[in-house]
Amino acid sequence: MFGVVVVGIGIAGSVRIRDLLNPLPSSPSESLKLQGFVSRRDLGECHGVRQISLQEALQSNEIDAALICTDNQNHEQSVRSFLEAGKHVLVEYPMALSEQTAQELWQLAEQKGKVLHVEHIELLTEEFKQLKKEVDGKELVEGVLHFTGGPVDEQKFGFPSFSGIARLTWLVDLFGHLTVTSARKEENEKEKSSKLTAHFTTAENRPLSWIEERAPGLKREKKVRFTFKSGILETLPPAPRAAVGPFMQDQNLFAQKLLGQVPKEMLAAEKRRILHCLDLAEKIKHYCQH
Ligand SMILES: NC(=O)C1=CN([C@@H]2O[C@H](COP(=O)(O)OP(=O)(O)OC[C@H]3O[C@@H](n4cnc5c(N)ncnc54)[C@H](OP(=O)(O)O)[C@@H]3O)[C@@H](O)[C@H]2O)C=CC1
Ligand SMILES: C=CC1=C(C)/C(=C/c2[nH]c(/C=C3N=C(/C=C4\NC(=O)C(C)=C4C=C)C(C)=C\3CCC(=O)O)c(CCC(=O)O)c2C)NC1=O
Repeated sequence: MFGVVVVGIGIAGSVRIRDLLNPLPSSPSESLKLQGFVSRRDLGECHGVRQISLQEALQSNEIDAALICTDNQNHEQSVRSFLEAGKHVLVEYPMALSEQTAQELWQLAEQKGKVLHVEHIELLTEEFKQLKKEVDGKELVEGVLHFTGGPVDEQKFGFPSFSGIARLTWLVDLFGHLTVTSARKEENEKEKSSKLTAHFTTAENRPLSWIEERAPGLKREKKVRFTFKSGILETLPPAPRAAVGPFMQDQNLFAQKLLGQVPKEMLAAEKRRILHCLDLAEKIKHYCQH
């Protein structure tokens, strides 16, 4: 059994508590035992689970792992504190707001001999699994991924190439190693709207673009237009309802890592992908600022 604590009770943190209280029978998650949660606010309890102080969470012998569900700006500090205290860590994406920090955190985890797992539920949805099947084996000519959504606070969630890392991760998982060729960000502070446009080339030198557009009232949505040698894909393929939600799938994967059931090669491939995406996010930010 691994005692766990949830840190940060927003949308993600609440879902984590719900899922930890309801593990699927005979799934790896059954080896996780929720011992409490930490919040910077005074919440008392949540779903019947008690709030504990950060100090107690770091020091308790009953807590083996922390699930960091705070705003992105806070990830580095929280991940560092729990690793230093000798706890395993699950952190919601993006793991950090710079590639350098991510490297340091991984080094720390290795030094401490602890699992550092980064949630990437965007790869676990039925929507993505169908898209991946559709793209598999096709030769790309050019492509665009266009995301829209409501405004996010950049102070708390970081530059849009980091808060939108899920879109980068889609492109990298579908098309492999990318190179940023240019990027720009348009912004209207008064209207709380922003639009990031980034251009890439694939290893085969094919052009790809990513647009991350946010404004009040914009629906959370992803649109694709991928041109392949064999034809054009203009809509996301229909996806069946998932039997198990993406956060629960991710929780099972974390538990499998704690149990030592995930092959080294898979861990190394994940780490390479995560660092490559953060490196791209950093380069995009640099292009936009210079
Ligand atoms: N929502 C989702 O579907 C997904 C989220 N993520 C990631 O999870 C992390 C958290 O995102 P999400 O939960 O959506 O963000 P929220 O804005 O809902 O919560 C972020 C943090 O803000 C604090 N907070 C929450 N509600 C309030 C409030 N009413 N007043 C003041 N503070 C509040 C909480 O910290 P505290 O309890 O310490 O006050 C919470 O951890 C991010 O890294 C995000 O990228 C990743 C995949 C999916
Ligand atoms: C309803 C309001 C709603 C909010 C405020 C919301 C926030 C939200 N959803 C996210 C991703 C995500 N959110 C979900 C799924 C959900 N997340 C949920 O809160 C719910 C109810 C689902 C439904 C199953 C998924 C699968 C991702 C991964 C990225 C993606 O595929 O879009 C993220 C991480 C950053 C990002 O990738 O943009 C945030 C902050 N999602 C929402 O749906």
